[in-house]
Amino acid sequence: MDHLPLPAPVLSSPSQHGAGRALDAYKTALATAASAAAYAVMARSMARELLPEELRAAARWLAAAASARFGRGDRERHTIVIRRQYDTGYGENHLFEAARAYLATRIDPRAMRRLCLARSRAKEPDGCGRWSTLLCMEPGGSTVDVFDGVEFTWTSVETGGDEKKKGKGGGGSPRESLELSFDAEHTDTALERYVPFVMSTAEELQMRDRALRIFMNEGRSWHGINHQHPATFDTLAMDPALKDAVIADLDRFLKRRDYYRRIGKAWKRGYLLYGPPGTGKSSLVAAMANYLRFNLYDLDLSEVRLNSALQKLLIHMPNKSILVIEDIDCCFDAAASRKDAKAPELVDQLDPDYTSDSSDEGWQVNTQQAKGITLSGLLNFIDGLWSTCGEERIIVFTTNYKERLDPALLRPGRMDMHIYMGYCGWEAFRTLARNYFLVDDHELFPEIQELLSAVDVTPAEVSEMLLRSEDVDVALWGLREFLRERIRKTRKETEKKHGAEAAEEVVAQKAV
Ligand SMILES: Nc1ncnc2c1ncn2[C@@H]1O[C@H](COP(=O)(O)OP(=O)(O)OP(=O)(O)O)[C@@H](O)[C@H]1O
Repeated sequence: MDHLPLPAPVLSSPSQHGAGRALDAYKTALATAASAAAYAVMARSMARELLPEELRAAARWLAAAASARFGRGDRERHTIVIRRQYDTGYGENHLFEAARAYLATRIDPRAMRRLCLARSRAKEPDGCGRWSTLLCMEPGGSTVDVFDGVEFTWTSVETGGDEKKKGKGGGGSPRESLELSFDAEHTDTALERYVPFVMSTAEELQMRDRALRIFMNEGRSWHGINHQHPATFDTLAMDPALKDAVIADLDRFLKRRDYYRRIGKAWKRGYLLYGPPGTGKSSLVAAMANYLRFNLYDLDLSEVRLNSALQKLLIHMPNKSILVIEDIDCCFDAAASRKDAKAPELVDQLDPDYTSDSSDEGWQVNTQQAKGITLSGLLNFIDGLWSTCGEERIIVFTTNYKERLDPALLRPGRMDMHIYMGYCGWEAFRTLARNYFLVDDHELFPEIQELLSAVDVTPAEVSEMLLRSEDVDVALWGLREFLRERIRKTRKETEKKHGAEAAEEVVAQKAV
């Protein structure tokens, strides 16, 4: 250990004596301070080697707590403790998991020398489990989060724990908790705004990370499988303005919980997607599910025999989900013909409480006769009963023939947004070219743009042509030939049709 050299004794006058004494005292103090610093360095390195990490963590936590308590002058501090397990020791406290998930987004790994990586299994609303990895604070670690200008200090704490009792049912494991402390004057902000904010952020994170599932109806229950449809709004080829409008509509819907409550309407939104086959209606539904992180419930009405079964299926759909009924124009024709055949058996299984809505009489099939599934029954559930037992749900109907739909479905207020998925235009083609070849320009683009404006081809057809080769030149050349051929064919058919009409006209005139 180095010491400062001690001053050599000197002879001096009385006045010099005073100044000399002061100088001596200064040098002694300097030497003492230097020794103390050196001892501290030595003590720290000895502690690092001799003390177990747990003790050092506890010391760090005490230091953090002391600085939080005393470093703020006289301001009173309040603390909320969120234990990992309830006092009974049974069952996890979900608040702890939520707070930990939230803090994982707030921790700055560069600012913390020790962090721990935890793997947790979260149970999803549909009962499935999912593993996820989280960055967490070590016991003793602490971080500050600022919300609306107020500082909230989170500290990770571990107490108790007895090695001897571990694994013997004696509660030998240490107890983990998170402590949230703040100035007493901000207690209302903490309880009424900050804690709910933490919880809703954690819920959003869980929604974002969860594996999506698609459920199909079998009898009166839903059966789900993982939904890994790659369609997103980025990959979807459609008119850019319409795409932006759909995204904006979904965003607005998500933010409007309070608004829906205030106006007394159920928090749900209906979309009717219509257009020729292969224009991306199913892809849009998948993109919506991926965007919202909502599970899909694909309802096959031909599998549902009674309104009571439909009711049960709809009631068992959780919040934050999308109900899809494809080809809605065909559903009720099929149901009607099936009901006609099955009417005698069905009468015995009727739901005595169900009464159908007579307002949609013109279109609905004869429910008194068969009492199977009806459009009005479906709309009744969706608008009435279903709305009251859940929220934040999306309903999507798709059809290739909007003109065949019952007016009850098209009535204002029923489906909030009607979205036309049309033939492949220039902007939609550019999206596909970007998806498939990562190109924004090509020498064939001007010609393809011209050809696309002269013919109706679906995005599915264009996708199919682009998939044929991994070489962009070959694929675009093939698409150009395909479009030219389609134009030739269309012209021929038109000429043939005009020729036939002209011939009919000549025959008609002759007859006159
Ligand atoms: N607008 C689009 N954007 C991107 N890909 C599309 C689009 N439309 C169709 N496709 C491609 O064509 C395939 C079939 O499209 P999709 O099933 O979404 O069409 P659809 O309109 O739902 O057809 P249908 O009415 O027959 O159910 C998709 O898997 C996708 O590869």
